[in-house]
Amino acid sequence: MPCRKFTIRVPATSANIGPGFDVVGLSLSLHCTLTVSLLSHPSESPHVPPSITYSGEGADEVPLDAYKNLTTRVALYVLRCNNIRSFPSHLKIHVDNEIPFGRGLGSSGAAVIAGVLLGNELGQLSLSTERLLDFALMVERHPDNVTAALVGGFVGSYLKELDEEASLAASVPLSEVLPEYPPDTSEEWGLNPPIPPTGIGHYVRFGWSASIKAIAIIPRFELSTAKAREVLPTHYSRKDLVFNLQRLAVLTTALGQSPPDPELIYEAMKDRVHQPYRKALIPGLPEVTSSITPTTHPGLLGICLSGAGPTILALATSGFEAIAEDARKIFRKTGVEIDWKILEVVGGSIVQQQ
Ligand SMILES: Nc1ncnc2c1ncn2[C@@H]1O[C@H](COP(=O)(O)OP(=O)(O)OP(=O)(O)O)[C@@H](O)[C@H]1O
Ligand SMILES: N[C@@H](CCO)C(=O)O
Repeated sequence: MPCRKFTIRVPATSANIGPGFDVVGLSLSLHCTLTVSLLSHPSESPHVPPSITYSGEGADEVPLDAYKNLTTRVALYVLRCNNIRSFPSHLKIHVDNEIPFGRGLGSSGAAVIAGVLLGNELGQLSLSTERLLDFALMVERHPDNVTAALVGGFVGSYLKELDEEASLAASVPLSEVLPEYPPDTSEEWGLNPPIPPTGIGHYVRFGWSASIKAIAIIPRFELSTAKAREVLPTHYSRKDLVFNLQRLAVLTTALGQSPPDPELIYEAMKDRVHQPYRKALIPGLPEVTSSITPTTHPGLLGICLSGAGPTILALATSGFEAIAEDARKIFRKTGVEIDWKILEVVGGSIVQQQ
């Protein structure tokens, strides 16, 4: 049977990099890869619902029902916003995922970007990068992970101030963007999904020194982003905001310089907006970030919480194993076991026809 086949490959991301809370993201060399096939079939044949298979990280917990799975729900949202009411018949998707769930490595951002790209391909919509980002931002409301996952590299982004009508459209509850669809997939659902306003997210890619690698120190427990955001205050002192702004301004250029300056970067990766509040959820966090320094560990540039945690991200040019193994010892004292990986900064998402 003739068949259209394509793959979608989306990288992991680390958000914040210390002071850039909800602002900066870095794409890393772990991927979520979708292999999609669409069998041709006679138009009069009955609708065959999508089938999903899954391997790798999260395989034992991810829903395989296309109306419950985050990636396919996002794809359906994109399709429905473009007047395509349901998945095509005879759709098969295999997901192979290297990005651990709920660890601060952007698994949900990658799943959302994969969904947006899947919807774009299935509907042959040819959406621009900016429009793809609009759809992603209707689901994941902070731009750091999704922007870096889509465009790749070390990226800074902001959400545009929208006019009143567009702000309302962009702030509809997630339950309306990704409603729980009825199990009967043949049904024509009445409600139209909220269409994203145009130009919600804007970004710029910073330089990145090729000598810098990222060590992901990954505790063996999950922490949902939602839970790690609940502990954050709604107001900050001017002192703490200025502390972060000063460091972020320096960091975005310092990580692109060759050779990178450890003294400058170590201080520039400190944060007072999210990490201090998250330490109660991540035993060992303050000890790891304060006792592993460029003086104690030559090659280290800086160390921070990756995204909402619990992963710790160390940026370094050498001495990777000593950094990771010493972090392991500190975590072990708190009863937490870790795994670690040396990751490269990679390009963004790729869709390839086969
Ligand atoms: N490949 C995937 N397919 C379907 N759902 C996924 C996939 N990856 C992640 N998810 C969903 O996203 C949840 C994790 O999202 P969460 O935002 O809590 O953490 P994270 O994205 O890994 O971390 P962070 O946002 O801090 O980088 C998972 O529990 C799962 O429900
Ligand atoms: N900026 C986000 C990243 C997690 O997705 C946070 O720290 O909550």
